[in-house]
Amino acid sequence: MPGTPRERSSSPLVSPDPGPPPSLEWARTILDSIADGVFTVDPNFRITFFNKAAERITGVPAQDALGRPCCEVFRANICETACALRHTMETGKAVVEQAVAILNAENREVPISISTALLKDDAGRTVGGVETFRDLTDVETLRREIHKKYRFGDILSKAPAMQRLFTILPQIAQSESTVLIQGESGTGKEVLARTIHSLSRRAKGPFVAVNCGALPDTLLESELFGHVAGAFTDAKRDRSGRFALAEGGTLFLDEIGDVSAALQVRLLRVLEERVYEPLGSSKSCKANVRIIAASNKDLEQLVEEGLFRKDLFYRINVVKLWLPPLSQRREDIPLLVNHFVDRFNRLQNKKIYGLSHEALQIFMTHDWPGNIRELENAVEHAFILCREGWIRPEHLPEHLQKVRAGFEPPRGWSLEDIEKRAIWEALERNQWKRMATARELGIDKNTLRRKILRHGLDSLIPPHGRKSSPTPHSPNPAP
Ligand SMILES: Nc1ncnc2c1ncn2[C@@H]1O[C@H](COP(=O)(O)OP(=O)(O)OP(=O)(O)O)[C@@H](O)[C@H]1O
Repeated sequence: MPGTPRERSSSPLVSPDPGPPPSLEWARTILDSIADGVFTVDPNFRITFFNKAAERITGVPAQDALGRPCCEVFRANICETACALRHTMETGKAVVEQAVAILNAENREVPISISTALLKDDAGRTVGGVETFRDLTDVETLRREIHKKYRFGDILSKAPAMQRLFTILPQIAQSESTVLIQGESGTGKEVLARTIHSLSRRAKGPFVAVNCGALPDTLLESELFGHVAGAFTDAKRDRSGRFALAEGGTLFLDEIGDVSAALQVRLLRVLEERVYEPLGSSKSCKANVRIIAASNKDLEQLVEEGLFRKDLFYRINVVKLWLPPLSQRREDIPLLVNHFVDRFNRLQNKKIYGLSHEALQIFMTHDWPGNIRELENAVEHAFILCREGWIRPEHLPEHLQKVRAGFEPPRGWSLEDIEKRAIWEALERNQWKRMATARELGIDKNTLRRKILRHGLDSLIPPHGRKSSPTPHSPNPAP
């Protein structure tokens, strides 16, 4: 209970003289002392107040900002199309911590997070709006630093298996050894091959890729080794093959498991003797190329089944690298999504913020049989349907929208994992209100509290409601 003025004045912490009642000047001093930018607008969006932090973040002095339309001062990516203050003034709904970018006085882009509210007079009439904004430059710089740690050339990953790969890649690249990359389709075998080439002593030479699975045998042979005029009916003139085009560089033989038995013999000879003959020619050509082969099939298995030559397998299996499927490195999903969102924003001159909470949940749940290529395509698809703001489930390809219908725990999840996931989802649905969540789950509040602690979900409680809640990609990273 607040004390009477007399009682209060006896406290050593409170001035005996409470002074004049709070005035506009007080409010101004308080607002100028905080680190977040604050400004207010009248109903015509003209700035009526601009605190010191707003001056610092925008680089615009208050005297220049006052009286001007806020869009002129901030030049944010959302000003024209999705003004948050306009949304608040029209709907009465506050916007909380929305990430946007503004241009400061030096025309440099500054990432900020904004929150808005209505301003009303004593009679309850709307007289304008207030926006607070936080400079995210340091947060962004940090985010980039972290990203750098998780990037190797064009390969992004924070998965431990990939991080280990990053540490040995420079040595592998520097050696001249033949490399075999195994991994499901779309896991990044070609990106990895390109990265090895760009780190190698052959980096200035060409990188030539051939998809051995895409061509019939005879065509592939001529594609690889070239031909001389008259070698076959359509061979009107001499034509160089990919081995010749890759001279001094790297030849990437994708889907090598699909090569016919006859061609396997020819490849073995090039690998052993470093010479080959173009089709129809008896003249040998030297092959100064480094071979990187890749396969989404298990070559060892093919050898066992007699479908792939053992001697060729040993020739190409000097250094074997394996790329795990995306379903085994789910921690990479948000990283890859951000990467592709940034890329498509740049390419298409858009300002999509990223995946909404619900869309990210779908991404974290889906099994991604097409791996990173499928994920990239899903983001590209969303860019067609999403004009601005956040990518929502309805912007995703149809097969992903169905993921929403029900959560199927990935293989290998324990009952504990599933319970953690179920509790987290219920908390999300109920905006982290424990009473409502406990009711939905049919358990009492104390049981819920204990389970939250046991599963470590307390560390995910968002500071200001559900908006900023981090999404655990799986309550327990997928085994
Ligand atoms: N770790 C990664 N970081 C960023 N982008 C990646 C990564 N891995 C793959 N990609 C992207 O995913 C797409 C597919 O990669 P890539 O073609 O290298 O896969 P692949 O395993 O060679 O596929 P396939 O077996 O079907 O030939 C490419 O656009 C590539 O840029």
